Amino acid sequence: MQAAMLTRPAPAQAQQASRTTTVPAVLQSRPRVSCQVATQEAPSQMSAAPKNVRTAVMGASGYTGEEVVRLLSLHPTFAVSALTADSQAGKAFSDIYPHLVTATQVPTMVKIADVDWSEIDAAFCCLPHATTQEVIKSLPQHVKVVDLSADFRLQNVDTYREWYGGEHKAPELQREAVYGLTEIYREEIKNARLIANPGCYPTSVQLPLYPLLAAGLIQHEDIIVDAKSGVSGAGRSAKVNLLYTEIAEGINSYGVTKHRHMPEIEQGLSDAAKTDVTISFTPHLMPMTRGMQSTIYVKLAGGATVDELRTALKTRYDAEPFVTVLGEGVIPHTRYVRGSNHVHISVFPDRLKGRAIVICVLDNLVKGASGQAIQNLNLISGIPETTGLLQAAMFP
Ligand SMILES: NC(=O)C1=CN([C@@H]2O[C@H](COP(=O)(O)OP(=O)(O)OC[C@H]3O[C@@H](n4cnc5c(N)ncnc54)[C@H](OP(=O)(O)O)[C@@H]3O)[C@@H](O)[C@H]2O)C=CC1
Ligand SMILES: CC(=O)N[C@@H](CCC(=O)OP(=O)(O)O)C(=O)O
Repeated sequence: MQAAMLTRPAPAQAQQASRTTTVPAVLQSRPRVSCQVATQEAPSQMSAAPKNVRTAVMGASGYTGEEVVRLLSLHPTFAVSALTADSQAGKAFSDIYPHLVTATQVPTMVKIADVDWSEIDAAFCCLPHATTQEVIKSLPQHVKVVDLSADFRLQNVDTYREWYGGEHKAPELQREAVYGLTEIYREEIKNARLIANPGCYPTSVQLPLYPLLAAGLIQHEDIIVDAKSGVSGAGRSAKVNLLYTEIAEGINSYGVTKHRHMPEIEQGLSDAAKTDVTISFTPHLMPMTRGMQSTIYVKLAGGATVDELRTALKTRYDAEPFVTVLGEGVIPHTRYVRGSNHVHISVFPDRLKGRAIVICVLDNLVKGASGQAIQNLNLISGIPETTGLLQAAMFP
């Protein structure tokens, strides 16, 4: 594996010009050629500084892997040092993702077994569900891991068996893993070695509901989630139901009453409410490439008003760079967060007395997957959480 680009010291002049910060935590345990990290505020100087956290992207030929590589092309600290693929191993990354042909420093995709892990500090694991347990178990301890699959998200092994249809193959790692919903579990994430990055639907439901349940402003019963996803949520592999002819000009629900994101969402909401929460959740496949909307119907608790819900969310997320609570009457739209790590939330009074409608939109590939994964690795690494992620949505 080619790692020379990562360990190459920055030209002396550039090192001098770069503003430096403390060494990221992920680097502290290992010897490094350079100890300087450029700050985000100095992009022109930054480009000459070394990217000195060496990352591997496992499953780089898939959509979330691609999105990690795309976002890291603007990241001042994280270098792409290894890319893995399965059926596409041996190919150049730009052969399958020509829009990233300018990312000239990324290595050729190899099989996971061919990665030299002594040259890697951190890994993004963008593999299908149920394939990551043994892979992550086999990695050396010094490698920090953000797993984008669902393999480590459920804390209870019985719940995992029930929803994913098999015994967990690394229960000790399941106990160690920290759930990576950054805005909610930030303190735990900071010290984690293994992050279970949340699912896209669970992110879009938990971010708006967690603070409301924790504050007792909504009832923990009768929560109904009507969720919609772009087709990239299903990954890049060829499937008949994902053909243009099957997707365009129509929508369909799927996983009705049995989608595997239900237990993940309920786990988080139960943590917020400090009691068991059960939801009704129906996802839909939409004829769009990216984007996700969850429209959530809730009952107000203890005489709370819709204005109080909005104020509570605004207060909770006021200092959060990636979560924006919109003003009264403002309708969120997936196109206003497209390609970005931003989440928009809005709260409306329902016509039915005592109820509210909460709408949350995000990009399933960014805050719903790869963006949040980078946000989490930023945190673990002790660099600003927003590093490499501040780009606005792509519009129109
Ligand atoms: N798409 C989304 O919006 C979201 C996805 N996720 C999760 O992220 C993970 C990746 O999703 P996504 O990128 O969409 O999936 P894709 O199907 O697009 O990509 C899967 C990747 O895994 C590789 N792969 C498949 N099987 C194996 C195997 N047995 N061993 C090693 N590598 C393998 C593929 O390689 P190759 O192509 O070479 O065969 C490909 O690189 C999944 O767990 C998914 O649930 C999470 C949140 C949102
Ligand atoms: C449109 C579509 O098929 N979406 C996927 C969810 C996205 C995903 O990959 O699941 P995780 O978030 O759990 O990783 C699904 O419903 O299974």
